[in-house]
Amino acid sequence: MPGVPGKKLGQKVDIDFTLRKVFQRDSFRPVQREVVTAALEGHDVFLQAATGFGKSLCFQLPAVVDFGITIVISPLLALMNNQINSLRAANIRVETINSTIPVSTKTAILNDLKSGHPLTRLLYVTPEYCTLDYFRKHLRTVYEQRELARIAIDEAHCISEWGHDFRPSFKELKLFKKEFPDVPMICCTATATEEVRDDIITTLGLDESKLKKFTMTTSRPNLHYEVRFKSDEEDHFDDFVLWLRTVHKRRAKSAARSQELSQRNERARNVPGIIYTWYRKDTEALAQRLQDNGIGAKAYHAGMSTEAKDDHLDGWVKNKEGYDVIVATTAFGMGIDKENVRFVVHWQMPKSFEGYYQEAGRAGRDGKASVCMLYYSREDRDRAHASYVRDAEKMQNAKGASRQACINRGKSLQALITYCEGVTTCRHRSVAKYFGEEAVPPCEWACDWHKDAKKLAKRKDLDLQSEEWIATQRQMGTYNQDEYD
Ligand SMILES: Nc1ncnc2c1ncn2[C@@H]1O[C@H](COP(=O)(O)OP(=O)(O)OP(=O)(O)O)[C@@H](O)[C@H]1O
Repeated sequence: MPGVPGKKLGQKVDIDFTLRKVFQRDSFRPVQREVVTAALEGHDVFLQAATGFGKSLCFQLPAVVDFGITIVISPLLALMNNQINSLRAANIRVETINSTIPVSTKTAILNDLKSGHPLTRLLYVTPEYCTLDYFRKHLRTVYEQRELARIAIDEAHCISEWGHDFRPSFKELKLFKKEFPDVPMICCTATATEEVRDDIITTLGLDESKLKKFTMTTSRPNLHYEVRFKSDEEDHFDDFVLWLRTVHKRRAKSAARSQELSQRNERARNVPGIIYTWYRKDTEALAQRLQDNGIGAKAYHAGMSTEAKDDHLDGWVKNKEGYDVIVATTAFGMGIDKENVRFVVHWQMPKSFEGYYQEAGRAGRDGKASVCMLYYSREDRDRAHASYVRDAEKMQNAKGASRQACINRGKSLQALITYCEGVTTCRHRSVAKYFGEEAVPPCEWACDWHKDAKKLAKRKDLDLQSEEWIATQRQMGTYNQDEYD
């Protein structure tokens, strides 16, 4: 009978040994062990956990200790490449087939796949590739040879039109349970509301009664959330530089701290961070302006040459002098796993609540205190809304799911506006509430509201343009409503 690799159930594998020896980690983070065990026992698994939780390990480790091959489906080459590089550094046999792979390499990988004893432990592919007839034929062969160990879906929220990053091709992944019903699946995401979770499970055809569901808090207590109010009439550059200089001084004041930083190849007077802007041109102008003010900053956007992008990314990852702050469009960050990012600043508000959570979540992956600062103005709010309306108009004739995805993006943007305008509750609580969590997450002065609620309300009154002023300017067409980059 075809099916999943024969051993597994009942066979003892030392996952702690593999964690230490292959993945070079001392211990599992809370719940990782349970997820890995459930996967190894052959269950379908749904894992929702905060950004930086370590979700990839939950399918990578089983892939290493188990027989057979794990197919990993990921939406972006950047995401795949980052995981592939770290797996290869750990001497794990991992491959990818995508548009950048030469035909000869592709053939070699496919030959290995159907060899009866594939050496490849994990194969990374896009959802689009999974739908190709010839790849499915290869998968059937692997399955019939009982070498198809499991299917892992990274960024599983892309399956749902209720999510913020819907990709129609992800819906096609329902083919796996239809064609290979006994091959276990593991789905991972950081951002799913209850609607999204249900939709993923139904679309993939997972059996709820047998599914092991791990829905962890989205809370990241080490992140300090803060909204700073601004208006078109005031340049917030000085506000940011003043903040950064204060952090530099604080770090430099303590000799012990300076020594600790230098041991980690960091410098007290520099703080690694990311600034997100809407426009490509702004990334370069802002990076230059920061440099002119003595702050090591580099731009990063999709229109730059590969050499410049590689140089800026490499310098930043290695904490090189002059490369402390990356000023980027949202294209930057997917798949980048730098542990010591001490701040993420949104120069303008992001496009969606989930986008904000994911981008802010690139800070503090080492668990240390980090700042997530969002500059919000009502003019930007109107621009973001106008951009959404333009998109919605384009989608008017689109089919069901894509249209629904667009409507949901509008809701998500509205939720983010409410978050930014909100001055009466904890930011961590607002984030948790958005993702449908009932428990109140911990926040020990890790948000602007907890730090000083009165001051926050006052800043809002002082620094935001009034709705009356905004309405008048909008009618007069005073401020432009450019598109996003
Ligand atoms: N048990 C562990 N001990 C120490 N570090 C770990 C452990 N598990 C994972 N990590 C590290 O945590 C970091 C984040 O892991 P990973 O990229 O899988 O996060 P994620 O949950 O997918 O987050 P995101 O949704 O933001 O992409 C990586 O550097 C990974 O090596």
